[in-house]
Amino acid sequence: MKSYNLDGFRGITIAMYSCYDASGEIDVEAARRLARYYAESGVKGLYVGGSSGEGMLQSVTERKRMLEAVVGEVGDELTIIAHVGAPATRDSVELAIHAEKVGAHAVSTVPAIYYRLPAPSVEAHWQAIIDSTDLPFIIYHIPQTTGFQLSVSLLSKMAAQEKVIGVKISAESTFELQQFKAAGGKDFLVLNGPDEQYLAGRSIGADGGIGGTYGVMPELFLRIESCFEQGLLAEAQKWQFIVNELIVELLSFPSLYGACKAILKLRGYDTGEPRLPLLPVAESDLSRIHALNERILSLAAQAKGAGL
Ligand SMILES: CC(=O)N[C@H](C=O)[C@@H](O)[C@H](O)[C@H](O)CO
Ligand SMILES: CC(=O)C(=O)O
Repeated sequence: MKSYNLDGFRGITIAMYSCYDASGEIDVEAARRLARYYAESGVKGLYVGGSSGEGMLQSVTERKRMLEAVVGEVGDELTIIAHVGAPATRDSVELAIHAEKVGAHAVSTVPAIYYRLPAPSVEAHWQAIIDSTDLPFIIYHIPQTTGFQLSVSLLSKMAAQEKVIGVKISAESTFELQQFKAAGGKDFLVLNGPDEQYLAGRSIGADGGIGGTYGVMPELFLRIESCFEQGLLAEAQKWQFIVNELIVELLSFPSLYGACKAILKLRGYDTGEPRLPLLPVAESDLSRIHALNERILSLAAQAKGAGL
């Protein structure tokens, strides 16, 4: 039984994008404005510095600045999860200690990356981070980018610790998600990664999700979640299918985050371009972004009208 209150981690958590100014530096004001926009959308929380947040492309100092901006703006209203994953355990520990100091509600991390590491290395990496703070810890399982296959036995070992409250699963197997839930037990959170499968994940045991496309269409994911909660499965499926058409379109641009950032810019939230090697939207694609944004806005109004 975990002693932490887990309610703030259930439901919809946006994997937040990073905010840069015109010269590519962290833009604190833009980060605050974006966090405020999300707080007003009705979601539960923000995941800062993860894949969508480009944490891996930033220095430790920049990551701290981004987190401070978000916690400073909405830390009293939303659950803030700081992603502290880095190739070097030392950097992750430094980021975790900082996250606790500034008031984040949890830390989360991928396995150590770059080297192909055996499970004992990953375990030692995670343990050092867990031991460095009193914050709850959420494992980030994303084997398609890290190359690390988290076994049920390591997951069970980690989940037995009081501070390890959950796992975010970006692997596409919903069977694996169910197995992790079974291994972690009732009080262990399993958070859906693939946005295209939010409803499938929830149906097979996920407690909520953290997603990289929620940030351009939180209303649509809130609608799926609320239909699911009410047992309106056909309606939930209808919205998941709508969302999936939008995701296919978002993924047709040179980078997902470039497309999301271009959409937010049209809404008055200029978060700059993604950092290289992530590509921005090309000038010639801007009309397609414009049309996609209009489509999302009209669906979001519909979803809201139907009651989030
Ligand atoms: C592989 C990856 O980055 N997955 C993200 C997080 O789990 C998702 O949120 C995707 O960005 C999203 O499902 C679009 O494919
Ligand atoms: C999707 C997610 O959790 C991330 O972008 O880190």
